[in-house]
Amino acid sequence: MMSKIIVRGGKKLSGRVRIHGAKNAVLPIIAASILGSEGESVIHDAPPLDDVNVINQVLESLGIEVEYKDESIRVNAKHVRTCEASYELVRKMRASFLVMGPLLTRMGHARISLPGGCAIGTRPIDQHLKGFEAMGANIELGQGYIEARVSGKLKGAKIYLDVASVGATENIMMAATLAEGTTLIENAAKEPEIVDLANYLNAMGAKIRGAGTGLIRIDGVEWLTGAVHTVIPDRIEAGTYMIAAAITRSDLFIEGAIADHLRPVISKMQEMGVQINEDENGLRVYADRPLRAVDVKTLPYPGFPTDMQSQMMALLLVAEGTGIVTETVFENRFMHVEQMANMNAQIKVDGRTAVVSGGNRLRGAKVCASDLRAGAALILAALAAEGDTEITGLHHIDRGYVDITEKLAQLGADIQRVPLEVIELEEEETALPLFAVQPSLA
Ligand SMILES: CC(=O)N[C@H]1[C@@H](OP(=O)(O)OP(=O)(O)OC[C@H]2O[C@@H](n3ccc(=O)[nH]c3=O)[C@H](O)[C@@H]2O)O[C@H](CO)[C@@H](O)[C@@H]1O
Ligand SMILES: C=C(OP(=O)(O)O)C(=O)O
Repeated sequence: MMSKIIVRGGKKLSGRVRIHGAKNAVLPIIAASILGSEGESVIHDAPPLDDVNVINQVLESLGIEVEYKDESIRVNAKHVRTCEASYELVRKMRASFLVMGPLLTRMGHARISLPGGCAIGTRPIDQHLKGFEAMGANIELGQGYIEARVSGKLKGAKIYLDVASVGATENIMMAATLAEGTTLIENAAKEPEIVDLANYLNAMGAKIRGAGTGLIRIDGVEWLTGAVHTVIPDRIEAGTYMIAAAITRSDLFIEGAIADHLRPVISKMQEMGVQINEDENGLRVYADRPLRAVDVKTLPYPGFPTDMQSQMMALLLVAEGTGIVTETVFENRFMHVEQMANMNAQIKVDGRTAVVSGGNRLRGAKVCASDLRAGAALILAALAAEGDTEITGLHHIDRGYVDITEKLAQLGADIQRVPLEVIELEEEETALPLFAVQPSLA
């Protein structure tokens, strides 16, 4: 049912919040489970999110058995019935494209709907395709689908990525596991989710070294089997709750957060005056003094994550002074700015840079989430605002946050989720762009 979140700002939070498994790790891991032609995979700590349901449906549409219960997914990929992922499913989530590498290398063929761009940018897939081609695949484009074929096996190759793309690194790494010979990925992305995927693939029998560095080496093997794996905690969910603590001047324990995955977020928040204690079970985050503005530039890992940019901007709104936020990863990831302005925020955007003036009293307003992290940032701003904020566009937030309303309410926030009224339903339908605007290759 379509609904909205209502937040009455100004409440202090306290207590512990449990961080779920990482969305951006579990999605490629589920795609990789296609590679297990013998035995079953069991993937633990799979967060109950809309995106996880979508990728599970993609696997089921390929004829693979998937059972999802109590945050564990059991996959039996012995039989693959078809190598085609439909527009209906890929349209719902770009990450569905990650099934291309596994299908191509195991079955020699994959036909996947072109993933569109989305609100945050055009998001081409040229680097994925460049990798498959270098391994000997023939790629054809037609009727909104990308079809890749190889006669015999893929061949190991040296692939230099023009941009350190997370998705391209994952897709190529998966394809290379069953290729003949050795693949080297140069300028590979180094995100923790890539290391998690490599650990799972190695547990399946793959031979991958160097994941987490800019040079990944994959020695192809004959076949892979299912494996048991536990997904890493979600560093972006953790970072979002860290900001919830700071923005409300509260004291929270973020259970399960891995400090090493959050270095840039921890450093920037400390620079602002937020206190952070590292513990082996998580992070204690508290803010007991005025916060200072800082400048933030998003970069591939280990730089500051683009997926935390909008939440950090929310925090800058309550700091003293002016902070400059530069978004270098996606070309259009400032959609939250206009919505924040409705809440009395002062932000000026010029291209990839936003100048954020802190110290203005935030006021509750009706706002709409344009994408996942924009939605999270609006909830955070609402926690610190005077009066009521109503947030719509919740399907974006549901892609990536498990029970965010319940978790925040349990920490003491005045927040609830209620059904949309008829008139609001009509407004929501004509509001902001949803997804899959323009398919693009380059
Ligand atoms: C499911 C998942 O894990 N999503 C994450 C993943 O997305 P995703 O894997 O899509 O992001 P990429 O790292 O591929 O994209 C980074 C940049 O590279 C560009 N690019 C990418 C591929 C390509 O073939 N050509 C190209 O030019 C993109 O347009 C973008 O500007 O990493 C992003 C960057 O950390 C995160 O924001 C997303 O949350
Ligand atoms: C942009 C994100 O996800 P996706 O790549 O799935 O759109 C995100 O997790 O913030």
